[in-house]
Amino acid sequence: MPLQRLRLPRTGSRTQVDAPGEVPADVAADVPAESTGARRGVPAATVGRLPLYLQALHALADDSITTVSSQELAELVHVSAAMLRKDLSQLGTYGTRGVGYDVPTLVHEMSAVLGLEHDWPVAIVGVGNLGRALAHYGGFSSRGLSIAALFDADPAVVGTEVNGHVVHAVDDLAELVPARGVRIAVVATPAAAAQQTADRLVAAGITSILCFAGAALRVPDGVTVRAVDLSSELQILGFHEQRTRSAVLGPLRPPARLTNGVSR
Ligand SMILES: NC(=O)c1ccc[n+]([C@@H]2O[C@H](COP(=O)([O-])OP(=O)(O)OC[C@H]3O[C@@H](n4cnc5c(N)ncnc54)[C@H](O)[C@@H]3O)[C@@H](O)[C@H]2O)c1
Repeated sequence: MPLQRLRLPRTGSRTQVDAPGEVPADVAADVPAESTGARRGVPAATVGRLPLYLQALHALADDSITTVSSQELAELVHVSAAMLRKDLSQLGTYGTRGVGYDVPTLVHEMSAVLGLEHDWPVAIVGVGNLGRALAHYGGFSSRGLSIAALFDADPAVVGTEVNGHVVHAVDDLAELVPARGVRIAVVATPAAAAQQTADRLVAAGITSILCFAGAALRVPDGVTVRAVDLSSELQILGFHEQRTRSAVLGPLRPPARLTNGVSR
């Protein structure tokens, strides 16, 4: 089967500044050794690209492809072959000249570094638009993650069921999180409630937080926070759009105004 048939999302674009999967320097510096795979000597930037490689490798395995060259895999994830080879060498994995890399071995190696050979239970706090969408996402299980508990503060939401999971009162978090062995949580509350939520999660034993609330969380040492600010990401795309248009059309000018204040 030709590799081109595989449909993977583009991870880069001509205007993208960072290498695909790059862990920003500030994040990389904050990621504790254990969660970056640094225990095995794998740099954080490499760890940041492993999920992309893994996605491509799973797609190859699904199509019964057992070997892949660095060039082919690099093209699938839109990185240079040199970067890919360097990343794979960090795992201690070297291809066979003329044959390439063994796909199942790579999947195993990368899954081990990313801790995906475990099943990580995840809690979601804030079961509104975003929390519900995440709870419905079917892709977690193939990535070693499973929804273990949902929490919300709204009595109208507590007790309802989302994708087979009962929404618990946030007051039950202190009991349910340790009881279910949860270490990873998603914060999908309004920004104003995010710090209080993080404090509750940390007190309950959570050591990794993915925050969508657009708030800068303060957490003790040993707790990893990754923030996803969707609005900022879109604003960055808007910036690139504007720059591309300016290069083609010249600088954007504000619309001319008529004397009665109506734009022409
Ligand atoms: N929905 C999106 O596409 C989107 C995009 C960008 C950013 N975000 C951010 O993600 C967060 C969630 O967005 P949303 O659209 O799902 O909001 P939402 O208002 O639909 O849901 C928020 C949920 O959090 C619950 N909540 C409030 N305070 C809480 C607390 N102290 N403890 C537990 N639960 C609490 C609310 O009851 C509600 O169910 C927001 O911070 C938002 O800015 C959302």
